[in-house]
Parts: sequence; C-alpha cells; structure tokens
Amino acid sequence: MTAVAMDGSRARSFLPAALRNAGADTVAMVAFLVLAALAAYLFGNAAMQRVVTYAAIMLTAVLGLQVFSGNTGIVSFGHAAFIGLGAYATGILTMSAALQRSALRDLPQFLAGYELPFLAALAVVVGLAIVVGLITGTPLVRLGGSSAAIATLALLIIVYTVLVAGREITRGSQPFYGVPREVGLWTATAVAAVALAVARLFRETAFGLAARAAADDERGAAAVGVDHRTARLAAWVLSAVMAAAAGAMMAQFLGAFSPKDFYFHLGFTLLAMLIVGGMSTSLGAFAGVIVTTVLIEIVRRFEGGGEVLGFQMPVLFGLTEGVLALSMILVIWRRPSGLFGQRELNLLRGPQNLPEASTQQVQPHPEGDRISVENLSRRYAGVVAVDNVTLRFDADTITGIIGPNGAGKTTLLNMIAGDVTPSGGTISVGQPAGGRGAFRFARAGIARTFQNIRVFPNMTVLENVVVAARVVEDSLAAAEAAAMRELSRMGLERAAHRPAAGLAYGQRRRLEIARALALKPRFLLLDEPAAGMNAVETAELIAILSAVRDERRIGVILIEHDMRLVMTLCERIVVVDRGRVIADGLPADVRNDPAVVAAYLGSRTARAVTAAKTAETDQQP
Ligand SMILES: Nc1ncnc2c1ncn2[C@@H]1O[C@H](COP(=O)(O)OP(=O)(O)OP(=O)(O)O)[C@@H](O)[C@H]1O
Repeated sequence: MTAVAMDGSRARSFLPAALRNAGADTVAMVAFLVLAALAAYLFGNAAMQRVVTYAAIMLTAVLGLQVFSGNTGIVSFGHAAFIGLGAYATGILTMSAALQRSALRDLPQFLAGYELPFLAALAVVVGLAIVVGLITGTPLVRLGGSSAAIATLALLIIVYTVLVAGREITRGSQPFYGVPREVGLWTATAVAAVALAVARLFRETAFGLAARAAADDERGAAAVGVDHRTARLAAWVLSAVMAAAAGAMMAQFLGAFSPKDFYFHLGFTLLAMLIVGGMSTSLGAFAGVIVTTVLIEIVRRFEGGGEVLGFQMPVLFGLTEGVLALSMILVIWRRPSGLFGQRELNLLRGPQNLPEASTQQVQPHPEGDRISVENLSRRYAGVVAVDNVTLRFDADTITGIIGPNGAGKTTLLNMIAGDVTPSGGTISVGQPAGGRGAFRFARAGIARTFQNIRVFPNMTVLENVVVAARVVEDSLAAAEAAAMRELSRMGLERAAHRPAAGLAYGQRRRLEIARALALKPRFLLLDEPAAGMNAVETAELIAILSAVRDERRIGVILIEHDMRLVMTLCERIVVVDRGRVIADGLPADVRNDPAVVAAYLGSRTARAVTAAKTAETDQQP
C-alpha cells in the first residue's frame, strides 16, 4: 500500500511497515490454504476432503497455541481443554431439542432447546472462551516458565475431570452424540484463514511485541515499560478463543465425541505439530500442520499391517503417535527452532521497505524535573550494598556515579530504575514513584541500560526499539518512525531488519541506548555504557550523549569506569564507596578529594579520612 508520488519519491504509507509485511505474509499463506482446499474439493475423494477439513480445524487450534506459546515462550499443554469446552458448548447449543430430550435427559433447563445455527453457536463459544480465558489466565500469568507450563497441564486435567463428572450436561465418559454435522471443507478453511491472519498480525500489535520482548528478556522488557503480565494475558485469552473456535468446528465435523478426545493425546498432537513447524512463528504453525498431516496420513497406511514393498508387515499399534513423537524429538535435536520457526515469510521486509524516520524533534522536557532519593538502603543478607544514601538528580545534568568494584553503584541505579526494591528509604520523580515494578518507573520517565546488555536477541533491531516506542507513541506507525529516528542517531538504521543477536558487542550497547531513548525519558540511566567500546566508539558515544542532553534537556546518570569519558562528559560526579556517598561535586573537585583517592587506592590512612568524613556527616542534624 505504499503509494508512489508524481515526482517518483515514495510517499508515506497509511499502514505501518510491520503490518504491511504481516498482511502480505497472511495473503500468501491464506492463498496456499485455499489452493489446498480447492485441490481437495476438485480432485480429492470424500476421504481426502475429510483429511483437509480436519487439518484446517487443527490449523486453527495450532495457531491458537502459537499465539500464546510462540509469543510468550511458555509451552502450554492445556489448549486441548479449550477445544473440549468449545466442542461441548457447540454440541449443546446446536443439537435438536428432540434429540436432546433422549440423549441428555437430565440437561438443566437453562441449557436446553437452543438449536442455534453454527455461526451463532460460534459467537457464544467465543464469549465463553473469553470469560474462561480471563479466569484461568489471571493467575497463570503470575507464574513464569516451567511453573506456568505445569499450570496449563493442571488446567487440562481439571477440565477433563469436569467433563467426565458433569454427566447431566456431557454424558460423562459416554459418547456425546447427535451434534449436527454442518462444518465442512469451506467453513473450516474460512475459519483457519481468519486464524492465520490473527496469529500473523498479533505478533506486530503492542501486546504481541510486548509478549515477545518479555519472552526474550523479562528485565529488559520491564525497563522499557512493558507490563509482561497484561501482554501474556492478552495472548492467553486470544489463544483460548482460537482453540475454542477449533473445538466448535470439531464438534460439528465429528458429530460425536467424548472427553478423552480432548485430553493428552490431542494436547500432544497440537504440541508436536507446533514444535515440528516452529513455535515462534505463524509460518511455523502453518507448515507444522501441513508436514505432520502428510506424515500422519502416510504412516497411518502402514499401521494396519499388510504387504509393503513385498514384505509382510505386522499390525503396528500406535505407529502414528510413535512417528510423530520421533519427528518431534528429531526436530528438537537437529533444529530446535523448528523447520520454519526462525523467521516469518517477511515478503515485504527489506531495505526498500524500511519505515521512514520521524523528522519531528522530541520536545525538550520542562525544567525543574528531578529524582529525589531519600535515605535509600539495600541489604543483601549480611552485605549492605547501599547504605542510607540521600541524593538529588536534576534533569539537564549529566551525573557520573563512580566508585571501586562492589561499591554499590549498580544497586543504587537499579533501585532508581525500580528494578530492585529498597530495604529502606524513598525514591521520587516529581512525586513518589507509584507502585512496584520497573515497568512503572519506565513509564514515569526513567529509561535505562544494563551492565550486562539486555537487548531482545530474537527480535530485529527495529523491533527492539519499537517495543519501547510503542509505550509512548499513539500508533504503531508513529512508533516505527520514532524508532527509526533513534536508530539513525545511533548509526544503526542499516541494521534495522537484522536480528539483534547478530550485532557486534558495541552495536548492541548502542541499540540499548537507542531503545532507552525511544521511551522519550526524563532521565536516562546508563550502567557502564562504554564498556567494551574502543576509543573511537567511546568518543562517538560522548558526542551523542551530550547532543541528546542538549536537545531534549534530559537528566543523564551514568556509572562508568572509563575516567576519560566521565571527566569529559559529566558535569557532576558522585563517588560511592561501601554503599555510601563519599564525595559529590564538580569533576575537578572530586578528582582531588583525598577520600576519593583513598577509596580508589584503598590506603589505610585515606580510609581513615573517609571514615572521619562519614562520621562528621552522620552527626549533622
Ligand atoms: N543480588 C545480590 N545478592 C547478593 N549480593 C549482592 C546482590 N547484588 C549486589 N550484591 C552485593 O552488593 C554489593 C554492591 O554490588 P554492586 O553490584 O551494586 O556494586 P558496583 O559498585 O556496581 O560494582 P561493579 O563496579 O563491580 O559493578 C557487592 O558486595 C555485591 O556483591
């Protein structure tokens, strides 16, 4: 949708570059799906059409699983439960009243006699999945990694037990039969096409970007204002809806089923399909369903035994599951990201499709902003990392925090960024920082970089910065333009589409700074920004940081061991030793302070001077 203006230049597109790219990918995948359905419709027999219909239903479910697991990195065993809920709800809502009276004699009155058409039942199932998704997701997103995965397993077991126990409604473990079989090839294909679009586009939304960033690095994500719980909940609810929609189709495709159809076997098949294709992309989910469906169909022919290439084969019960498990293990071993999990198709991603950098200057911040730190302390078991520190940091000033190794500098910075909770004392940025969580501090205008770089390795350089820009900009298009502006400033615009993991060390440091600046912060906290940089890169960094400060009037607080950088760039230096501030002033004054010299040299006499100075300060009212 990029328009070419009369003078030949490229006019600004209505749609953000990421959505144009995702749209093109979706069109390509949907076209492939429709062609497959058409081929089955025109040339396939009834059995072949059933295979393609079932594959399209599974595709909807696997894409649902991908929306959650692929974006959050949390494996879910529980999605078969949502398929089951969708199937039973659809069965009850669409069954004829006459059949219900004989098959479900004890069905409660409020559930009986609806006889809804499929689409109306689907709408109800979507609503039900949103409610169940919110109820189950709210506690789930408080857990991380393997605990969350185990919780999804518990969900599967609970729903299975409820389906078996709720005999009046589900007929217990007996087959639930009599569901009208109205879902065929084209309904399944249409719903799967919608699911493809949803899964591919979700990655690029604010929630999708946030979930992927948190999956890559939770602390790094919080530092750019990402509330990972909200992003994970959004992914969970959406994926529950997609799985339940697959269940609704399954009910009307099969006509009869029982709770065991929505238990471990289905959960395993969904996961195997996703893992074989590649969990982190919608292309992976799509390809995984195709590859495994073909594999299952081939293997199934041998399961019943008979003559194969002149050999008499015995009946091999469970051969299909065995081959599926084996292919999953092979993929995990040889290609852990799956056959197509490394990248999306990205049909419209290239140098000619880079978003245009915003030419709008970031508005300078109003004067008078300050960070106030009062009696701040942090203890770790027996270690007092930061000891009763009181400081003010003004915007429009570059402050260096220096001190020997283990002095407490990073702990102090982490507390100011909301990343470490103080043992005592308060921090306020204009007003006391509300609530816990680094993401709230980032949204209040405190951006930061880390001593050990925390970029999002599996996202592109551009996406790394867009995640932060999306927190402060109104739209994805505005976030892309702002991100390009920050990347150009840091000399990284040519690497915009490269995965961040592939950048050189110095480039990754610059990317982290670009990402922090995209938050339009009032204060920028940098933990050893020049570490690992050569002299030329350090000189460039000094020029960039002072230019940014001049333009935007932001406060910069940096920890650095490179004294050349500190003395050239900083207008104020705070020296910390053993958790306490031992000097605070102009660089020239601090450099000659005996307590500072002592702290760095560690001489005994000089330590005595420090101790005396500290005692003096403590006695002051
Ligand atoms: N999570 C933690 N658990 C236990 N002790 C910690 C933790 N973080 C920091 N410390 C201790 O607190 C003290 C201060 O550490 P901190 O990393 O803040 O110092 P620093 O001045 O930043 O050091 P460096 O210049 O080496 O990075 C050290 O003794 C350190 O071992």
